[in-house]
Amino acid sequence: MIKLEKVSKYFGETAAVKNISLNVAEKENMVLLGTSGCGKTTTLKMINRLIDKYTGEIFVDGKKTSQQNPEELRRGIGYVMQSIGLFPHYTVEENIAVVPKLLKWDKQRTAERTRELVAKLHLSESSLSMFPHELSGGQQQRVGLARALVADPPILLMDEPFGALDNVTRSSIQKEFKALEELQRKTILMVTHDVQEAFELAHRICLMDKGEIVQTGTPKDLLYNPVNAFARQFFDGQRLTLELMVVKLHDIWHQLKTPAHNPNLEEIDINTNIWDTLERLRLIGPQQLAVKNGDSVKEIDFGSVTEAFNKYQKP
Ligand SMILES: Nc1ncnc2c1ncn2[C@@H]1O[C@H](COP(=O)(O)OP(=O)(O)OP(=O)(O)O)[C@@H](O)[C@H]1O
Repeated sequence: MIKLEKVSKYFGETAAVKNISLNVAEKENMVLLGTSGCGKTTTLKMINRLIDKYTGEIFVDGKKTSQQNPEELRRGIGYVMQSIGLFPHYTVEENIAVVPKLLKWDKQRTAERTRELVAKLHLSESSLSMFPHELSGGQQQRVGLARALVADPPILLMDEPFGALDNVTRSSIQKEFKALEELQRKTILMVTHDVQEAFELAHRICLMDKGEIVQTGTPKDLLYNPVNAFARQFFDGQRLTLELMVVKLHDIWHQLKTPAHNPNLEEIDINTNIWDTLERLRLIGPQQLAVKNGDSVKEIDFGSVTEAFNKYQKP
């Protein structure tokens, strides 16, 4: 869906991006991750031609972007900016309606779509007549997302979309974002420097350093099969948390004991990661949960999951 072929971008003498090649598949959520100044934003902005004059070739949906009219190209690509970028003198409703206006939608169509998005993104209808400065950071972020989604573009580019938020708001918006059906059918390329956010949201991560791609792979690939010392050290500070996020119950199935089955237990999906499993077990107190693998059922509690995870890590 998005393809970069040997793309480089120089600002004067500074090489912002050096010879990168990348493929983002349809409906994939790829995260560009890396240290500050490694070229993530430049990469994103070259795709919708907010940055031009690079070498190499970029394709969107099989077509060279360099041969397309930038305005037309951007109609198919929603863009959520790093600093939210709402127009301060426009109301929320007017901010969301910017693209529909360009597309010459009639008032009713714009109003219906705006109301649909406001409901999906948990904004109140009363916020539509407010100005951005009257909203909290989290609400502004939702408006930014509504504005990018309004014309239902198949591609979404997001630059640090949750960057301005405190940890609690950030984590709840990330969860909502992941669950939003409308986003699951989009191809998303997202920039972040937050490792946990990347692991929470990405199908694949593209790790960058000094304008170059170091490694592209699933979160699990990057954690367990780093290609070099940079890739390994990048995750060192948060390794345990990240391992709890990428290892799932089905990975530790063989390490779990098999006690007798209690038919009244609540069930947990075998594809749940260890982090979420422990969180759920913590919330339900001393009770157990049932996990099914085909016809087999095992009962798990906090202790047995921790023990099985440790055995999986150090067989
Ligand atoms: N318009 C510009 N003019 C000159 N240099 C630029 C310009 N935009 C970016 N750069 C330089 O290109 C390099 C890559 O910048 P870029 O913003 O892409 O990095 P980034 O990984 O997104 O960083 P951050 O995480 O801090 O936002 C940096 O050295 C930056 O200083």
